Amino acid sequence: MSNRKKFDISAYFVVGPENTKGRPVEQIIKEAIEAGFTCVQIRSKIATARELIQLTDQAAQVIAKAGKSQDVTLLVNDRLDVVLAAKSQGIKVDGIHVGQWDIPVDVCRKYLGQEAIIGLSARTNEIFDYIRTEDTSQIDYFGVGPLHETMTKPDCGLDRDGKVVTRSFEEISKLVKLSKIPVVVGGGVKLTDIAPLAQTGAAGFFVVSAVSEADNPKQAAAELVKAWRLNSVIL
Ligand SMILES: Cc1ncc(COP(=O)(O)OP(=O)(O)O)c(N)n1
Ligand SMILES: Cc1ncsc1CCOP(=O)(O)O
Ligand SMILES: [Mg+2]
Repeated sequence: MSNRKKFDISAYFVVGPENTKGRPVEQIIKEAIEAGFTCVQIRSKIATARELIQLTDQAAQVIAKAGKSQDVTLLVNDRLDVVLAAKSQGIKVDGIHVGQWDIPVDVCRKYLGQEAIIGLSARTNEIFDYIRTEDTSQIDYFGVGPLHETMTKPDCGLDRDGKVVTRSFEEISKLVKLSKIPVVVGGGVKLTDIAPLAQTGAAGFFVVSAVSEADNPKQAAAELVKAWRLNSVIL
């Protein structure tokens, strides 16, 4: 969904070729969206620009074939160049997810336009200051974590001493209350985390390995979606 006022990050799948145990990325994306995932982010630290464009194209086609182009948001991690190239090829990609050390949000907004969805990740402790001091009007959601240490992104939550700082459900609840924009939470999220996470009022959860490394990705995805729907609170 490319409408900034109406997009769904409740069940958010982040994936690249390094996460799928050798299985085709598009197949796993297909299974995740068939199971009810509402947002897909193409994220790879090893793929070339051409490979990322191709993966984005495959994801857009899988979403279209499932009849979900208006319901499932497709984003690319980090790479504004890839999003622009994909769009110039007519691929339906809805926006980008960036971290605070990546291409600045205002530059993404300038090149992608007012309709694009732009997510920003930040460390939870810094985000409290960020919310108080910065203009968040150009950002569509915050990506926050990790909930647990994760092999998928070992640098996630690293503090100055090299220790991984994880986030509590209490901190997330506080952040959700203070934030003017939706908050999606990831990093080590597993099925047992979904109920307490949903109770924080977060807009959604994001996962890589809980789906991409599962023996049965579709079943794992369906269980996560079901748990979220059962437990999420409408604020
Ligand atoms: C939804 C979501 N939240 C956070 C991140 C992490 O982004 P970043 O800190 O830029 O790290 P990399 O993913 O680029 O390694 C994310 N990708 N998605
Ligand atoms: C925290 C984080 N940010 C982007 S990817 C990622 C790791 C999530 O991976 P997993 O769901 O496999 O723990
Ligand atoms: Mg990044």
